[in-house]
Amino acid sequence: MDILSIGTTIVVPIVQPIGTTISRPNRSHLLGRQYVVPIGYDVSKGTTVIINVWSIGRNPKYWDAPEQYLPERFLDKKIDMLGQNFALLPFGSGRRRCPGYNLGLKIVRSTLANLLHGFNWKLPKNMKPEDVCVEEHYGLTTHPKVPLEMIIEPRLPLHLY
Ligand code: HEM
Repeated sequence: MDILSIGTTIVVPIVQPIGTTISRPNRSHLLGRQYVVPIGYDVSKGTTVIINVWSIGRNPKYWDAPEQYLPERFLDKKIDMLGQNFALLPFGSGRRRCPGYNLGLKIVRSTLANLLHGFNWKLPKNMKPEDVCVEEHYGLTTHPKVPLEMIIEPRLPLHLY
């Protein structure tokens, strides 16, 4: 069974459709209560199940060298990011999937393109890319443990900014 349980939060790396309510006559402590069963795990009806997308993204079962920052891994990969491939769920899946995904993708792409087009980017103090700390601060959303410092220089004629 491909399921982790952390404290009282049920974390399901890959989930199948939830909805089957079953009775479990062989388990007396469950009698009289209703349970739904994602991949065989008993969950009391009404419980909020949090899908641990962070853990899915770092699972070597689904990703080669998951701890490495390799954006080029997506170049030859036919993977849907809108909820059909559960290994990659940046916008969630199903009826409550992010309705702003199209705008989100456009904002991220145009912001990144403008920053790269408009500026030269350097690391300070002869730092090398491998010296950059990529540790994370755990939370509801993930932040870098150490702020990234960069030296940026305009690379376009000033009237274009
Ligand atoms: C790259 C940018 C974005 C990312 C990564 C993102 C990601 C997400 C995720 C993971 C969810 C939860 C989906 C689920 O529960 O299955 C969500 C929900 C939502 N997002 Fe986004 N989002 C982005 C941009 C936006 C934008 C630009 C808007 C609006 C203009 C937006 C509006 C919403 C709303 C309203 C929900 C709640 C949907 C619901 O609960 O029915 N998002 N988003």
